[in-house]
Amino acid sequence: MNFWRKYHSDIDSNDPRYNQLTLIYAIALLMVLYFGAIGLLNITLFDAAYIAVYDFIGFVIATSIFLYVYRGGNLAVAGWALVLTLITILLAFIDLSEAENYSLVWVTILPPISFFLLGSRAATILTGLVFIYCGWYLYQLLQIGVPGHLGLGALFNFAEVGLAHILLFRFYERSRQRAYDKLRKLSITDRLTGVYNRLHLDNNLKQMVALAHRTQQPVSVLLLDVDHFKNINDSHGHLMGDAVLVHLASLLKNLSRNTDLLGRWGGEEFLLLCPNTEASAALYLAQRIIKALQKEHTYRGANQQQVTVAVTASIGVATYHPQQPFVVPAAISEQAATSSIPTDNDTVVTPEVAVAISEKLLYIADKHLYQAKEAGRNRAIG
Ligand SMILES: Nc1nc2c(ncn2[C@@H]2O[C@H](COP(=O)(O)OP(=O)(O)OP(=O)(O)O)[C@@H](O)[C@H]2O)c(=O)[nH]1
Repeated sequence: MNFWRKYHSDIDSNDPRYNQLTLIYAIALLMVLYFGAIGLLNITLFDAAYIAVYDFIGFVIATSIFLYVYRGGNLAVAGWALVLTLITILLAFIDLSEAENYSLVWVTILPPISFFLLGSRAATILTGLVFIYCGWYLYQLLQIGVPGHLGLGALFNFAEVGLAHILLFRFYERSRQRAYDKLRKLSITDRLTGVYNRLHLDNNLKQMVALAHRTQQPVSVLLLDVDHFKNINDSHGHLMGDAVLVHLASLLKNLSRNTDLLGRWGGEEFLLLCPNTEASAALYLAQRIIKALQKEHTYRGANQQQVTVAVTASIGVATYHPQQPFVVPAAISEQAATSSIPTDNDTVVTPEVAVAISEKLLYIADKHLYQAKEAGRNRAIG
């Protein structure tokens, strides 16, 4: 594992926060080195201890931000701390130099950093305020006679460059965010039914298990498989089969809670993840689904023909309760004696244990589903 992300193992390179994390580290590290070096020079070579005090403050703040992020701190908090520190330093620098040598141009580095770390809205407001302040500052200098050959034209140029920067970076950030949202939605959605896909369910089940462990609440999974789906396809065509799956997805969505996570697990299989749900409640939900499905429904197949079909399904249910030892029942596992998951009373569950518990939950649900099929289908077993 990359040492930068030791305490941020949930952020992989596909996550937009990955680049934010890298930028925070880079800027904080640059600031640490810059203030450290300049501070030392100010004390030793330039005999300017009073300026070194500012360097020391900058050094301490940058080091704190660096360590805060390194120890797994909240990225949004670190981003704000970094941008506000930068603004303070830039304004102090401009003020100390009285905008000589075009030091004002340094504020143009703010938009790219702010938009990237704080998002479009906050960055627009914050950088807008800074640019307005700098414009006003420049105007004040013009009133008293400006050093460094700045004229009224410079004020206009500065205002225009500032506005262009804000608008361009806002446009860039918003289109980047929209493209990311669209791609992410596509990558976690099942195209036919519009519910989540297997990848998303897989990732979320692990997180749900870890959360269940922390909050000491049970988590249940329902694995549903349409009965004799092949017959529906064969008798009424593939399009009708698709329509059945779409209807089933919306029925499951309506019957489940907002906090449950529904997805398509495979061809005619759906998985429902139910946090904070006891085994008895999960089985009750499964039975409600079976009952709701038994009602006949009219589907539209090839050539727009309408056919009324009664679809049934079988459901396997499994529950993980953090306060109880998690053992696969002997009836469904030949390795039952070795399949107890070592979870102690600690409220933190390691990623490896979360994966093991998730796999075992799915294994049990799958076995229960198999038993429901064997017992004649159209039923739930938990
Ligand atoms: N229409 C349609 N059919 C699909 C889709 N994905 C998988 N299938 C079909 O689902 C059928 C699954 O058949 P089986 O695995 O034999 O299961 P079954 O007929 O439901 O029988 P049991 O599960 O034992 O009750 C296959 O015919 C697949 O072609 C899909 O997206 N759309």
